Amino acid sequence: MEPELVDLVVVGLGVGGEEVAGQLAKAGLSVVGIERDLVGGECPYWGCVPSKMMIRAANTLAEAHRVHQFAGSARVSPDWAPVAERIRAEATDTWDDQVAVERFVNQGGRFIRGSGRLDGPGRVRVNDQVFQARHGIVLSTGTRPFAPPIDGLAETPYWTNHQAIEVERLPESLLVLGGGAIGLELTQVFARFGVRVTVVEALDRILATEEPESSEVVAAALRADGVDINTGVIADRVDHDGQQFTLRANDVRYTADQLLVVTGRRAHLDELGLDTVGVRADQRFLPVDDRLRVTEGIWAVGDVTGAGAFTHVATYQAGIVVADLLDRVRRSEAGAALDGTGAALDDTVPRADYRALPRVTFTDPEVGGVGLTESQARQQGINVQVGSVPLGSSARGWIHRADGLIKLVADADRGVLVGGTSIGPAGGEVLSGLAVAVHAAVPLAELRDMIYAYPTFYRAISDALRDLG
Ligand SMILES: Cc1cc2nc3c(=O)[nH]c(=O)nc-3n(C[C@H](O)[C@H](O)[C@H](O)COP(=O)(O)OP(=O)(O)OC[C@H]3O[C@@H](n4cnc5c(N)ncnc54)[C@H](O)[C@@H]3O)c2cc1C
Ligand SMILES: NC(=O)c1ccc[n+]([C@@H]2O[C@H](COP(=O)([O-])OP(=O)(O)OC[C@H]3O[C@@H](n4cnc5c(N)ncnc54)[C@H](O)[C@@H]3O)[C@@H](O)[C@H]2O)c1
Repeated sequence: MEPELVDLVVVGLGVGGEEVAGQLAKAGLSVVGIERDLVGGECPYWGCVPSKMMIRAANTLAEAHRVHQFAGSARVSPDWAPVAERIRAEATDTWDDQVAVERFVNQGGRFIRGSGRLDGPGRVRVNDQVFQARHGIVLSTGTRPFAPPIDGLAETPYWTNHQAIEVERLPESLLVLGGGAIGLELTQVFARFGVRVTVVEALDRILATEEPESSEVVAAALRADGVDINTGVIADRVDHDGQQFTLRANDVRYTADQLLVVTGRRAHLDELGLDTVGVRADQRFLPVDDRLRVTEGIWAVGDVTGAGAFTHVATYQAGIVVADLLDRVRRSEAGAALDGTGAALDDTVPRADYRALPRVTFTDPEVGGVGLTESQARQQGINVQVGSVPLGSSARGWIHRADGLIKLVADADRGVLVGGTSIGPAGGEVLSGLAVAVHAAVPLAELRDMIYAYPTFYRAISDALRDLG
């Protein structure tokens, strides 16, 4: 079959792909966008948005329980029905992407439902069609949940994030395998709605990618919510007897009505036909350069690049790809000679820079992190200085009786922050100041000379700066 000539083909219309495809269609390119499931991807349907609606609901319950500490008494009767209903009505249209498809088509894009696959240089095959992309192909195929090879697990009806987000009736008890961001956010939600939750984590601490102090604060908060946290547990078998799950690790057994497996996610490169363009498919992620180029004529954005599985990484990368592709189109239209990669000609296009990558885990308290942790900085051979204060040492933290802390990681030789953590009721918002400081390499002397509003949570940063040493 003769391939149909178009300007651009985008495979996977999650957060990253939808942004690239929509922006470039709006700019006038002929863009084919291919999505096999729902346009918008994981974030709006089974990720960020519905999970944050669940968290918002769970946190109102927790706040109501705090009335006893400050303002008398309150009776709280949790009800999951409004949460499930809001997820259907406001977040996911009951997992229907018609609005998103129309948005893309109204931007000028051509939408195809199906699984896209590379079919040689510049070509993509989908269903029974083949497209030849004049300017490029963007792979934005995200990740899928990864289930560890534990005996028996695959034969059980365990949940991934999909079933956990779609749940209408909560189980009485829940085992959560994996103490990372997804596991911990959902653990707290379900615990606050009365589910007996047990977390089983293989490493010696939960939230292991963040500072050890973050793990401690979150573990204490979850225990206060009644969660049973077990770390350093290597599960060796899972069974389901039709009613209950049993997870075994050595001689210990954990049982619950439901099992949620949230042990990380994997890209699925083997399905993309990468061999037809000379790219290895047996890699964990698609390696890209700082303009998100995989190889000549192919770009990648989002989780599939392994640069950080966050929506803000996918949209940040999408912006660079859009700029790079538009630059390339302009040059080719102007007849400018491109070298093999186009690299020598495109100095105006921004380059991806993850030095100040922010992360927020939306537990209560929230855990914000930016840049390097203390141990990452030490591993890089930086002359590290650390400053740290509990949030309760600030007036606002004390007034709120808030758990949390500010931790700063500085490069003593350069006199700048290279990382920071802010944990507290608004830890993700307080993080913004630290993100600016790391991103712009604001000198420590400047940070010390600033005025910090009283009594804010973020004022604790000035105390942590005094603690640097
Ligand atoms: C429970 C949960 C909570 C999260 N919370 C947050 C949060 O609070 N903040 C945050 O920043 N991030 C959060 N994330 C992460 C965020 O959802 C991802 O980083 C983001 O969705 C990545 O976007 P993406 O476009 O790379 O991939 P995805 O959103 O995974 O989209 C990829 C799309 O490609 C499609 N696809 C795959 N292969 C093909 C193919 N061959 N052909 C056609 N289509 C294909 C898939 O169907 C999918 O729709 C959360 C994730 C989860 C699971
Ligand atoms: N607030 C946010 O921004 C947010 C929220 C949720 C998810 N996310 C993104 O989604 C990504 C995936 O989240 P995730 O929580 O699935 O992955 P993760 O990699 O963050 O955590 C997985 C956890 O499971 C543990 N684990 C792995 N195998 C295990 C086993 N056999 N037994 C017990 N524990 C095991 C790991 O040690 C790790 O602690 C995150 O990395 C994050 O980038 C972001």
